[in-house]
Amino acid sequence: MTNAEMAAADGATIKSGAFGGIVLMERAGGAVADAALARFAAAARVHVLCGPGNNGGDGYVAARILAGKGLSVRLYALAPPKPGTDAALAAETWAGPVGGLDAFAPDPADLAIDAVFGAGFSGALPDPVQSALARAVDRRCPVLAVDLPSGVNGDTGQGAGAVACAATVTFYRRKPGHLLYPGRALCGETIVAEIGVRAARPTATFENAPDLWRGALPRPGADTHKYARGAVAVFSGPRHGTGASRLAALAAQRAGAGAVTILGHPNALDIHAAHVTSIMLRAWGDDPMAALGTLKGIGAVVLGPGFGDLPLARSLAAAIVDDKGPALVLDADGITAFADDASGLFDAARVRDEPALVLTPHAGEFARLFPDLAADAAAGKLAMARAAAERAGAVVVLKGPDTVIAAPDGRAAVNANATPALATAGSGDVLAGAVAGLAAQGMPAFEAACAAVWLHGEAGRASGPLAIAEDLIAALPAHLSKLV
Ligand SMILES: NC(=O)C1=CN([C@@H]2O[C@H](COP(=O)(O)OP(=O)(O)OC[C@H]3O[C@@H](n4cnc5c(N)ncnc54)[C@H](OP(=O)(O)O)[C@@H]3O)[C@@H](O)[C@H]2O)[C@@H](O)CC1
Ligand SMILES: Nc1ncnc2c1ncn2[C@@H]1O[C@H](COP(=O)(O)OP(=O)(O)O)[C@@H](O)[C@H]1O
Ligand SMILES: [K+]
Repeated sequence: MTNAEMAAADGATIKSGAFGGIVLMERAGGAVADAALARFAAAARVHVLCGPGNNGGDGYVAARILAGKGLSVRLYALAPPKPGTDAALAAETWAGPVGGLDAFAPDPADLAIDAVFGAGFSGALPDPVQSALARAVDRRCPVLAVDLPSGVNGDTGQGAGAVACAATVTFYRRKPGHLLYPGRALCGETIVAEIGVRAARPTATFENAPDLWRGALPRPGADTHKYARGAVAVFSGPRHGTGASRLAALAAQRAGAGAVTILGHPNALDIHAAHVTSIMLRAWGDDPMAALGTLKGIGAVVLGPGFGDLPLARSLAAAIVDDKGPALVLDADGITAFADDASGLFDAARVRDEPALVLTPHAGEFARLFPDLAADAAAGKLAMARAAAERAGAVVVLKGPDTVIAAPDGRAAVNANATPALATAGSGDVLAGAVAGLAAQGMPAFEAACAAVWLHGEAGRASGPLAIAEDLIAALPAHLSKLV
């Protein structure tokens, strides 16, 4: 849930009359105390750092509970809570002394509970907070964060001055900032505490996991045939640039597509012919688009991996994207081809009710296609991908260690299972092929993209830290077949 979605859920829960905000705060502080006792019961002292808002309120509650359990608790406040707030009520229940943050002097055997800022924080961490957190790091004192490490923005994961915590206790649902970097790396172990919040309405933000798309996975009927199981066309690069398209074609097959064809110049097909067996090859002469037209029942096309010829990529993509044609996965050179002007492509893509264009940029390609969105880095990766998807009428897969998949209707998922093993040449080509393989089998573009990104991540994990792109392809089916 984004901060706004969480605030709405919080407000709806309180408005429903089941219990007031102070009850939620008691439960939240209780969950923090539980986490501290479960993981740091042997701490010599517990230092609780409290901010002026509700995050601080949770800190006062946790401090009171931990002191009641016999721990040695000290509490420091950046500023007192505003009168009349739940946090002020919580602070009244803390009977011990309240020091300033400058009095915080941790030891390695202690625990620090960071309840300075949570969901309500924006901007730059005030100096006294930065220096207190830095002291915890310098003195090797583990930090348990309440909701978020202070300074991390819950919507973007950005957080200048925030420090790495041993663990973070958040409430009801994880926020994008727990999954997007650098926030993800700063949270440590993330514990989600159910505190009785009930969402009023469905939300549009997800962690990418099978629950989100499992129901849309292709399950071929007994009467299927190879074309009904999904036909994919992949445009090849030139003679000395065929590998990327071959990786995409193989990945499309391993994602279950029944018939995969590589389209290319005859020179390039000679090279492919020496490598592939069950993949079909179709030569283009002067007119690659006409060659595509001769293929039967194509459900998805991959254009861009290793393609090389930017003007040709541009004209092919423009010809493929229309009101009824196959899905198009546009990657690599296919994206770069539209760096100067993508408005015509986007206008054509937006005609479809269900998106049929999937863009799979890494950060550099994204900046070429959406320079204005990329320039506003403070908006964060989630907002950037959402805005791009809406503008393009396309599913946007903004790749990286925390890949975001966004649909034009506002849905967006943050992926969390990727490992650095995926940072290997050709890995993106495999992903593009897997998206096309699933889309050709009739999976809607957003679900197909989410599923492919997740399967790609699992394939990376299963293939170990030294995986190469070929290994990822081989590892795809095991994870897919477990889900269907
Ligand atoms: N949602 C839930 O279900 C539940 C939520 N709960 C808890 O509530 C937390 C959210 O509380 P919150 O909204 O009061 O925000 P919080 O993070 O305490 O910060 C706000 C304070 O910080 C200040 N401030 C902000 N930026 C600043 C800056 N740059 N520099 C300096 N000051 C700055 C800001 O000042 P202001 O902007 O108002 O002047 C205000 O005083 C959430 O993380 C969770 O822990 C649980 O109790 C129960 C269930
Ligand atoms: N550090 C990382 N951790 C996890 N996944 C990564 C990391 N770096 C890259 N990836 C993933 O690896 C793939 C690389 O794609 P791309 O940059 O297009 O590479 P290529 O063009 O060589 O195929 C993407 O799916 C991306 O999300
Ligand atoms: K915090």
